[in-house]
Amino acid sequence: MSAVREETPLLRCDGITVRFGGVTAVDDVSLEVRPGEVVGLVGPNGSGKSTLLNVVSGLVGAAGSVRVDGAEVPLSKPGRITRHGVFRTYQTPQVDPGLTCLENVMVASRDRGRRTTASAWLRRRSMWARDRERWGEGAEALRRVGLLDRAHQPAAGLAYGERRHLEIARALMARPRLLLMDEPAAGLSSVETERLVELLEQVAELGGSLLLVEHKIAFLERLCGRIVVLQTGRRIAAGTPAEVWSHPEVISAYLGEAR
Ligand SMILES: Nc1ncnc2c1ncn2[C@@H]1O[C@H](COP(=O)(O)OP(=O)(O)OP(=O)(O)O)[C@@H](O)[C@H]1O
Repeated sequence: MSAVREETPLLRCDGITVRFGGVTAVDDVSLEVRPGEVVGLVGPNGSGKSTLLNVVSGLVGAAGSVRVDGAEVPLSKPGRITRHGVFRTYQTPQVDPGLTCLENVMVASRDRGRRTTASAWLRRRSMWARDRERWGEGAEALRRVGLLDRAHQPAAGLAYGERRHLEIARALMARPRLLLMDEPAAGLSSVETERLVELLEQVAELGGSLLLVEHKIAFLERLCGRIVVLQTGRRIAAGTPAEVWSHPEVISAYLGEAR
């Protein structure tokens, strides 16, 4: 790999600004996530974290630019960034309660082959083999998150924490290069949070990068090599956990919140 390639961030946001009427939710924020990196995005309530994730995933329009591997991704195009292997989870786990756990995971299965009716007919044997392989991958993703024994049960029967784990199984199935997660540990018990840490470590070991919005600082410190801090839409600090927590503006932002 060349030196230039190593320096190209996987995700790069430059000068992102979002205004909702008179409120500047995100104010000229830049950040990057390098390949294999786990980055935390923190800040007091209303500091613009979710809005920034919404910009990256195309749900909210903004000024500025978003690039993946140096290529500009059009803003305000929901889902467009998934073509670059960037996936998103939400504060409330998004699973389809009417589908089984395995079906929920298979929704994320990407068949990268191009098909026409004629080519499908000619290649049907290899397609069946590929389909079997994909269902096997789905079962493996469920095994990783501890839900294999629930594979054929409707997701409606899962508890909140299990839905979060199912969502991660689906993300694993999509083989994300970068996973954007909005408060993944919110509402989880300490045991479920521990399981989540292990799962996200697996995502990172498989080569995936993570950008995590989270209020649980101990959770972030377990996973993140770097943390970016926002306050009232502005980026006020970035660095290792030790660097940001000793930063005067960060201390004052959090003390202000506690008062
Ligand atoms: N759709 C919207 N319309 C108007 N204002 C909005 C909208 N979405 C967010 N805001 C405002 O933008 C600011 C940033 O909100 P955002 O939800 O991004 O913050 P956050 O850091 O994710 O907060 P929290 O930690 O509480 O989830 C807040 O002042 C919020 O009220």
